[in-house]
Amino acid sequence: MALRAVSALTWGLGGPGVGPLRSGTFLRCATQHRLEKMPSSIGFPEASRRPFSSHRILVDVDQSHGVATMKLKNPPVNSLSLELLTEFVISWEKLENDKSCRGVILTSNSPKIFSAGLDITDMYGKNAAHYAEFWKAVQEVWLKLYTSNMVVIAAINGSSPAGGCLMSLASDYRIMADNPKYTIGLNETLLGIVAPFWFKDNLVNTIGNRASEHALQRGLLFPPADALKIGLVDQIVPEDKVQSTALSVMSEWLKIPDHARQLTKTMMRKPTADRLLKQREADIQNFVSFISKDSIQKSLHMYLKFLKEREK
Ligand SMILES: CCCC/C=C\CC(=O)SCCNC(=O)CCNC(=O)[C@H](O)C(C)(C)COP(=O)(O)OP(=O)(O)OC[C@H]1O[C@@H](n2cnc3c(N)ncnc32)[C@H](O)[C@@H]1OP(=O)(O)O
Repeated sequence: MALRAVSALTWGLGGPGVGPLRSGTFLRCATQHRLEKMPSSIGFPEASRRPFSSHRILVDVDQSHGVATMKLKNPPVNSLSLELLTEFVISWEKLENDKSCRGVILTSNSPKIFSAGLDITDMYGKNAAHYAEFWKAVQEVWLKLYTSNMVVIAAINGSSPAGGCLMSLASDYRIMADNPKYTIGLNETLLGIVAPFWFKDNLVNTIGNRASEHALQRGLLFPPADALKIGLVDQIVPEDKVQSTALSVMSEWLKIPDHARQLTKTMMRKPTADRLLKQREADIQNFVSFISKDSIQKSLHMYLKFLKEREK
């Protein structure tokens, strides 16, 4: 059944086309300055930069404005591999621990692909222990992003299917490059797999129940203009304006007193995050048993083959 559902005809891909919210909020925000002026380009003045990087995550921190830019760098397509996810969590915790950092712009080092989603090779042909470790890392990244006290803005500078879309959804605001070759969406069903309940919850919270029902069942990947129409992204801008727009949007968000914004974010998001936290282990076991099924492994094998053989 699953295998039939994933014929090359149905794939229809476009081209490249936490923990709980941090405590101590009041103490911190009371002394925090407001951001009045942001640099207009992504290049921060040398003196205020404090970059740190790992193999797959590049982080540039503009200390004077309290804003970090985190770039995913996992060529060729920025797939979310176990290594990338692990490095992401380490970098994220560094930023969370940096009291001066109030906002993060999440983007890609690659010009055409924000992220190709979860690395399919981490879900194919491995053992149960690997699948469990991988899924725990996926959960962790989502929890960190979704419940962060920092303002998180996704600067989506390329295609963003499945797991890539999820990272964007977990952000507070999404800006996408207005290039019709790029698409964004939760296309899991096209691979013969099913987005878990917390992907669904995050989508429903963003675009509503009916639009989610439609998008999820059909595995729709939306070009930027359509994504904007349904509220999957908040803004579309010319490709060369994505970073500068992210910085100016960030400056607006950082004008809001942190404690008020953070408590509001908690009020809006905690029930959704708690739903996963309460059944985290069961969700891992569910993933492991689902992904280990022969029929699902065959679907993923065919999808990888399709990706390799499709005409570009
Ligand atoms: C219960 C389970 C729940 C799971 C929840 C989430 C699931 C996911 O996130 S699954 C991942 C879904 N992702 C996709 O469907 C995207 C697939 N990729 C693409 O559509 C295109 O690659 C993309 C538009 C991103 C880029 O296109 P191109 O620039 O034309 O690159 P190529 O297609 O030639 O790809 C280059 C190379 O990368 C391999 N690839 C692509 N995506 C992935 C991936 N997600 N994981 C692993 N590998 C991937 C692709 O096969 C090519 O490999 P080679 O042919 O060996 O070079």
